[in-house]
Amino acid sequence: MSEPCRVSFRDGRLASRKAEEAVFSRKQRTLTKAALGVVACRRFLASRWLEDMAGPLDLPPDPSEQEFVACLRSGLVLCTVVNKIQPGAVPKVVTIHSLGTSNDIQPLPAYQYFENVRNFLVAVNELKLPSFEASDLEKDTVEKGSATKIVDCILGLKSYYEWKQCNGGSGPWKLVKSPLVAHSVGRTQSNAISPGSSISCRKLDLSATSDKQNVTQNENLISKDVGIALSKLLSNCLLDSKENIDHKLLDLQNASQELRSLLLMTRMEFVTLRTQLQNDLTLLGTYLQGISAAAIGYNQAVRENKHLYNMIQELRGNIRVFCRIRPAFNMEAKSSIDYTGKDGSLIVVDPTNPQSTRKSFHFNKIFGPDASQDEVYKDTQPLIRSVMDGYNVCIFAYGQTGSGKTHTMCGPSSGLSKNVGVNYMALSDLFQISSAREGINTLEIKNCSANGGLNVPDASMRSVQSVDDVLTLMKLGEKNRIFCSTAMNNRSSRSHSVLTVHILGEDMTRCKIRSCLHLVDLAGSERVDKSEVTGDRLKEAQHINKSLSCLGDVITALAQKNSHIPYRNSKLTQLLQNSLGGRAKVLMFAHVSPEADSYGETLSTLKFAQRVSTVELGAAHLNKESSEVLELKEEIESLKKALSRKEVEKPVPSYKMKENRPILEMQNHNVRTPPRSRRLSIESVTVQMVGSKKNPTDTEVHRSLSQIVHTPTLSIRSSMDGNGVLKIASMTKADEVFSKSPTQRPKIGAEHAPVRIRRLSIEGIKCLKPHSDIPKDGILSSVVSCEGVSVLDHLNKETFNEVDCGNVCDTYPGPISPSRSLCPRNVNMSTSSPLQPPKSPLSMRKLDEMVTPHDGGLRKMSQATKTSITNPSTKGSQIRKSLQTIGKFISGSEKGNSRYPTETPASIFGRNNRNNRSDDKSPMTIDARLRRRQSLTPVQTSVINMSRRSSLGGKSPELCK
Ligand SMILES: Nc1ncnc2c1ncn2[C@@H]1O[C@H](COP(=O)(O)OP(=O)(O)OP(=O)(O)O)[C@@H](O)[C@H]1O
Repeated sequence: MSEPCRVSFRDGRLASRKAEEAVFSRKQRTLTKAALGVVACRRFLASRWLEDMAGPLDLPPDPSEQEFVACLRSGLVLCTVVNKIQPGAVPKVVTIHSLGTSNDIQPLPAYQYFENVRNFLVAVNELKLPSFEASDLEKDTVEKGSATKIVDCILGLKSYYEWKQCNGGSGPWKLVKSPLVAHSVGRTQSNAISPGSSISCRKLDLSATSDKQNVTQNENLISKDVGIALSKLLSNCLLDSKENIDHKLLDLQNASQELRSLLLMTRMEFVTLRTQLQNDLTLLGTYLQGISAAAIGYNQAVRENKHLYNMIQELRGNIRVFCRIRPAFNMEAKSSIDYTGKDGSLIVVDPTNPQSTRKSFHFNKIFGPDASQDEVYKDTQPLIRSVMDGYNVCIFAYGQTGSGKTHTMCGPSSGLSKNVGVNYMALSDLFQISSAREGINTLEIKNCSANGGLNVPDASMRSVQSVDDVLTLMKLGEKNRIFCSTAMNNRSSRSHSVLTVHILGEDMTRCKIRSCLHLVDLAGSERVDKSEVTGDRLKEAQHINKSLSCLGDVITALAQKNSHIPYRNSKLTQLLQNSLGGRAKVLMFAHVSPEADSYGETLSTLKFAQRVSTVELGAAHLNKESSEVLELKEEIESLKKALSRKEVEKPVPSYKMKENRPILEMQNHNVRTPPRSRRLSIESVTVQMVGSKKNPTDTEVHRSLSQIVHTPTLSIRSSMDGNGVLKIASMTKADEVFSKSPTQRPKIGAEHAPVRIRRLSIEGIKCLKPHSDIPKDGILSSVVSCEGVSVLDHLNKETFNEVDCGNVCDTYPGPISPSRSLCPRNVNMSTSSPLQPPKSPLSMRKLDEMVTPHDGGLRKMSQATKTSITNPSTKGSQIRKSLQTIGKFISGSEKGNSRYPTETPASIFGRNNRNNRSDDKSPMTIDARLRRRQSLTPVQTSVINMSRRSSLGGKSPELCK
């Protein structure tokens, strides 16, 4: 049992011994590290001091032991230093120069060093300084710590030197060994001692005796010295680093300060910029709002402007003038076109005369020489489209010969291949629209040359289904057109070409659309001296120029708003009458040649075009009517013709021959002038009564009316304003009549009633019933129109409701009373008041008679339609009834004829008014009766005498008064 105890004790001792040894070795390692650090430090001190004493040694700042030893191997440095401290200590120092020639400097052999080193060691020993072995310097491979003795020796020498410096060499000197030396020594010794003897070594150290106190003192001094040096070094290093750090800190601080101030500035700038930006944004927002408001306003203004412009255009009559300049034949020749603006302005100058002034013109559009056919058509297209909406449109090309009219209208040399003209494009457009819109019937086309009368007898109407059909017809038309070569144009058209397209259609509301498009390529005006034509061509040129000159006259008359427009002076103007004088949309292409020698013609073309652009045609008329009205109108037309035939066939009693002379004259004239296909009638009637009497008597009214009703009429418009002015007028030009100022109005009294006749016609019956309220302007109107359509256009339009009524008497409203309705049934016809209007039955009868030509046929008609009809749906039936009456009248005219001589309107008039004394002075004369009869016939001649202005613009000076 004791054996295991013994083993464990032994093991414990072994373990503790191992632990001790581990601690020792650890300490030893620590010490070694520290000692090595101290040795390196001492070497550094030694080398620095040697350099101070002997000059530069070419040693690195932290020399290794080998470098240090190698530097001292020759003993020269050591001898030099010792001689400096103790002059003459080494009397003879072996140098390189002392051993060889200057030219043969070789490194010293090793034995030569020995003498220097030995002499140094002798000197050191004499000074009792720590020494070393000479062999320590000879070893090539220096072990770690082997240079320690050398370092100790040098530091001892340094200490001696410093002592000598301080004390001047007096007093005892004792070497103070640095503890680092002891450590290094101890370590050197300990290397020889085995690890197992460490405890004994420590015991030896600890058992150091007092006899070594002096040595300890010296060591303390050295260590103190080293400490001081080290601390100095460290403090220097620290100071340097501190300074560096301070500098850097300062720099950093400065930089950071700068950065901070920069940041501050940047921030401030940023804040300022942000504020500025916000302000700018707000301002911008305000500006934008302003701009958008302005833009909206501008757009609105532009829209309004456009609308107003269009309105003005519409009111002015939709006449537009485009000017097209042909490309010059000779591009290098001087052009008379100085400037063309996109706004339609054009400046021309005579290139042959530099002194001449520039002439400026303005049109709706200018097409320069480079303008393509498509561009030209693009601006024409809206007009073409409006044909499909029911407007009549006339497009005509005007200009000097060779200026490009045919090119614009038909295309180059009439070929319809590439640069097709307006005609082709317009027709293909019409067909396109036609196929896009359902319900539009086929187009009817008429291509004619203007060698016939107004109706162009040689022209034929053909129905076409496609553009190809049209092309075929156009080619046919072209065949009939004469072209020839003149000095001005190789292919000069010798006649006007008129291509008329009639469009019949029906819209969604089943209203009929009936419009036509005239595409006119006029023959060019030419100066025969220039065109050098002779014979037939000369005659053609004269005819062309004459008809163009007539066109100019018409345009001038229209521009000056003359009452007489000379349409009849040429066939061309007759042909264009409906377009120029009617309510069509008209476009004129004024063509000019840019050549200098055409300047005169260019100028006259432009002047003519300028004049055309000033023409006011009146608003374009939409040719849209309900199918019923159209049918009825056609029926009326045929009845009118039948009636006219009857009238013409009527035998005239011999005793009336003298009285009826004007009829004969008319008939004679009829032989010369064929009856016009248009309706014939007195154009309008206006009776105005002005005076103190606000309520005219029956007689006065009848007398006035009797003057105007010398022709059967169903178109009367009457009104009475607050001044007691009674106005009766047809709808045509009624606005003109009403717009005349009171001073301009012809005044009539009881005896004398001036009459203005404008236009009345028998085409249908329509009556507009006024509102029961009296309009604010005090003018009350009621209307009976014969046009078969609502003709109450803009005058007092809002004051009327549409009702059917064929009773003209209803048109007279009676005295003005705010509470009184103008409805005919309410008219008080009492004759008690001297100026009171006639009672309705009497007045109606009288008027029936007045409008009845001979036998009261129309009276019957009037009676048939007299029944008050307030339901608009019965309008058609009323018109039908009227027509039946007319029919009866026609069929019974023979009977009426027999009564004619005895029952003249005058007698009827007189009979109807025989209770009134003033009736004796009835102005209805035979002449008036004749005139009335004549007006029922389609013959125009005699009407000229009594109509102030024919429907074609004729004016009778007699009736103008
Ligand atoms: N815009 C144009 N571009 C190219 N060539 C053109 C243009 N206008 C006219 N021309 C050419 O000028 C010549 C004369 O043109 P066009 O026959 O159309 O004149 P016109 O006015 O109809 O003459 P006329 O009155 O004698 O018939 C033709 O050769 C035609 O091709």
